[in-house]
This record gives sequence, structure tokens and C-alpha cells, in this order.
Amino acid sequence: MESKKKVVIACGGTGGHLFPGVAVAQEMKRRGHEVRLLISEKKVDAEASKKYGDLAFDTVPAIAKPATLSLKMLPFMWKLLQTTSKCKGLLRQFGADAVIGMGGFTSLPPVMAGKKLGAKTFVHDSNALPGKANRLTAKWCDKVLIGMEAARPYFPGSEVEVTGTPVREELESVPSRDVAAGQLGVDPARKTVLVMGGSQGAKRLNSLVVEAARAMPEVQFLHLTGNYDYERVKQEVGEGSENHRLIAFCADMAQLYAVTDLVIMRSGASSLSEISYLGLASILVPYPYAADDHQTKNAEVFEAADAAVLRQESDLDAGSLVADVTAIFGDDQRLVNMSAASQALGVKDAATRVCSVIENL
Ligand SMILES: CC(=O)N[C@H]1[C@@H](OP(=O)(O)OP(=O)(O)OC[C@H]2O[C@@H](n3ccc(=O)[nH]c3=O)[C@H](O)[C@@H]2O)O[C@H](CO)[C@@H](O)[C@@H]1O
Repeated sequence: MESKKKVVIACGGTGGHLFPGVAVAQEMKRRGHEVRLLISEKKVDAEASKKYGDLAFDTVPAIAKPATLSLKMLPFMWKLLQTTSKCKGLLRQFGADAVIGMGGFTSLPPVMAGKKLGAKTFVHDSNALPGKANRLTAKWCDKVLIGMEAARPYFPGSEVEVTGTPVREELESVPSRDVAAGQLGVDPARKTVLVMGGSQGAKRLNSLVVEAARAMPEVQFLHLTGNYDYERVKQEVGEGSENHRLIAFCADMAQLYAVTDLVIMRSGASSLSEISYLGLASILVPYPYAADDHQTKNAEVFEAADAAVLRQESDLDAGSLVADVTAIFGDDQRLVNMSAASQALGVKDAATRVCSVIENL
């Protein structure tokens, strides 16, 4: 057994950073290490972390870099320095041996603080096209861990290891389809589509799904709208749509995945790591305003492997969505092949790989 370590995991700002951070924390704890997670003060982080009462969370201010070089850089730099100083205090008090940042500018101050205090420092990036904060941090941290091989060229000169993106431990033991269907009150024998809009907004996609679901009464839809869009989508669905279940936010993804045959979703890296871990086929509709269009790059990896159909939102209408779902559900072998291709992209032991790197440096 390696010596026990104290590890800080910086994973604030969005579910796409937080959940892989939680997965690393769960595995680290399982191995007997002590962990603290640094998340942002944003409501989305508070809600997403609520379920993990057995883990120790601290909050730091959320930091977003201005898109262009302007006078706004001054308050950004000031906040960065102030937050780094706060993080130094937290790290010193905890006695951190290692700090890993899971992406986003909110993860930058903790990793900077770790570097200044002489701790081992790491970044993990789950995307095919890594974020700016991680590319910056990578230049001076000890090791860069990536979710997909496609990200490697963006880290020239760094020591890079492909670990995959860790998924939360509850996804290791997904209930049976019948049990989950019973709990959800849906029919296990009916083809089921899960719709995931991602954390940043999917108003148009949500509305297209409402229309498409109406045209496919034989298919069940479980639709995660996001808290912000729930009431609007509910109005659009109206009464009497027995095949269309709306959920604002789900704290038990394992249950939903257990009854899912096909996912229609944004192509955020954490969601992709989960559906590939479980071997689910998908129709991917990248968030059109994601930085550097990185969600399209993520989706292209899945499309190239025949694990997914990639559709840009600007080209999509309800009719083409119906055609895609009907074509996939009308060809059982295609669905099986897509699911197998998705599974082949998943990295089952990503959490173990990340933890081994941290333990061994
Ligand atoms: C708009 C944007 O820039 N989003 C980025 C953000 O991800 P963002 O947070 O948008 O989305 P991801 O798909 O990566 O992660 C969503 C996570 O939330 C979970 N979930 C979702 C809905 C729900 O009701 N319950 C629930 O638990 C999913 O299971 C998943 O674990 O960071 C990711 C990782 O860098 C990027 O790949 C995304 O492109």
C-alpha cells in the first residue's frame, strides 16, 4: 500500500467538472487517502454536491476569464490572485500533498496555490479539445491527464497520460432495467430515449424533442430539461403526453441510464464518458456556443467510431430527429453495433488510473 496522501480536487463551475472530481474523490477515499473537494459558490455546484455528504467540500469564488483582452482582464487578474491566496490558506491548513484541477478557470487558483506550496500538481481534461485554463495550467504542473487521445496534441512539452474520464461510483452498479423501470413507473418493454440538455442550456433542443415525442407515441421519453427550462417545457408538453416524462434535474442518473436504449444529448465530456462507460448509443447535438466549439470535437470522436449520430442544432428540426430515432430503433443490429462502439470508447478503470498517477508521483 502506498503511503496515505492528502489530495485536493478542484472541480467547481459545472457538472462536467464536478462529477469526475467526485469520482476521483470516491476512489481516493476507497484507497485510504484523505480528500477535499474545492467547488465554486455557484448554485449548480451546491445542488450537484448535496448528494455526496460523505465527502468534504470547500467553496472558492467562481472565476471566468474575459473572452477578449480588455480592461476586464484587470478585475479577473485581481480575483485570480485573491482566490489563489485564499486557496493557499486552505491547502496549508489541510496539509495537501497533491492538487488536481478538473478544468475551468475556477480550478486554476487551487492548482497555482498547490504549486507555490510545493505540492504535486495535476490537471485532468476530459475533452477532445481541451479548455484554455487547462492548457495554461499544463505548462507548469507535474502531469497532464486526459480523457481522450485526441487531446494529446494540445499539450506539447507536457508529460501526458491518457486515463479516460472517471465516472461516479454509483454508475458501477446500475440497477436492472426491470427494477429501474418499476421505480420510475415506466414500461421496461418499450423503447426508451433519454434526453440530456447539459448544464448550459438547450432551449431549442428541448422544444424539438417535445415535437418529436408527439410524433412517436410508441417511444418513451425521459427528458432532463435543466431547472431553468422545466416550466417552459412543461407548458409545451401540455396534458396527456403519457410517453413524455419531464425531470428538471436528476440526482440518480444510474436509474435513468438503466432503462435507456438511446440518448439524445449535448456532447459534454462527462456525459459522454458516462454513456460510453455504460455502452449507450446516442444522437449528439453539440452546444453551439461552447468555447472553441469543443463539443463538436467531442461528438466527432463518437461519430467516427460509429457510436453516435452527430447533428448540428442549426440543421436539426423535429422531423429529422424523428427520422434519426426511427431509423436507429428500426434496425436492432445497428443499435447493438452503436452500443458496442460506444462501450469500446469508454475507459472502465479511469478512476483507478487517475489515482495511480497521483499516488505514484
Ligand atoms: C456548455 C459547456 O461548455 N459545457 C461543458 C461542461 O460540461 P457540462 O456541465 O455542460 O456537461 P457534461 O455533459 O460534461 O456533464 C454533465 C454532468 O451532469 C450530470 N447530470 C446531468 C443532468 C442531471 O439531471 N443530472 C446529472 O447528474 C451528468 O450525468 C454529467 O455527469 O464541462 C465539460 C467538461 O469539461 C465540457 O465537455 C462541456 O462542454
